Amino acid sequence: MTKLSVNINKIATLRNSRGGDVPNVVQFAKDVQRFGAEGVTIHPRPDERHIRYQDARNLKPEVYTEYNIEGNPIESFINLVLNVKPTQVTLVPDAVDAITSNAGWDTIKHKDFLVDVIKEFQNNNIRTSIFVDPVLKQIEGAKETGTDRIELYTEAFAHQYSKGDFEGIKSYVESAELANNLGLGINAGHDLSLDNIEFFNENIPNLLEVSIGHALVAESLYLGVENVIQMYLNKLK
Ligand SMILES: CC(=O)[C@@H](O)[C@H](O)COP(=O)(O)O
Ligand SMILES: NCC(=O)COP(=O)(O)O
Repeated sequence: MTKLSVNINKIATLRNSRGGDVPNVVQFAKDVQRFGAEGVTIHPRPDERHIRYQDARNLKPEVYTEYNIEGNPIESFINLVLNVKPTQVTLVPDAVDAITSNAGWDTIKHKDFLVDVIKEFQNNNIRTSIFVDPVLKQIEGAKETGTDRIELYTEAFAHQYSKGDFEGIKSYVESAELANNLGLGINAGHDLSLDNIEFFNENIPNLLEVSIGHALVAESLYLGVENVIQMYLNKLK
């Protein structure tokens, strides 16, 4: 079964819109785990516009499932992750001014940098994953970095699927098959939703984990958080 990690960035966005502490992100993380989520994901950005570095520290004692911290490995992020020691760090090459993540790593161009930073996390017993587009040479490059896993960047799939084009899955299937052959674990995320998750999960061999935030929170407005988490878990069986 593929694990569901709930990305709680959007809860912090809502909190920050008013200042104060409503909704409380730690309480939300506790609740999603109680409702069945198998992991909690956060993606602190350098401007701390949603999840703050202090949230990452506050969450540590309360996340008893998989704790996944995503972000661009700038110095402050590396120090934060080494200090918090989550289960997994997912490295994402996002620009400071990007509204959201919008590209995977060029694993060939940034190989030396990735090798060094991945080694440092692994030496501290933190599993590593790197965000990649479904491009075979980037998957081969990912293997060369020494990472434990890749996270397939699923925006393109989700966009095509929403238009009724199911062919968009092809590059993901080929990338997953290659990753499996190379011994890389496979995660996936970005714009996954109740609409597309079952199709994606059924088609990707050995999909270990998905991290979902934006759609899950939006769906929860209508259907309720506990119900939505159960609906995802059913589709990920
Ligand atoms: C890495 C990734 O796929 C992103 O979806 C990210 O984790 C979400 O970040 P934002 O909440 O800032 O859009
Ligand atoms: N790694 C992807 C993630 O954590 C959530 O992405 P999204 O569901 O908010 O698009």
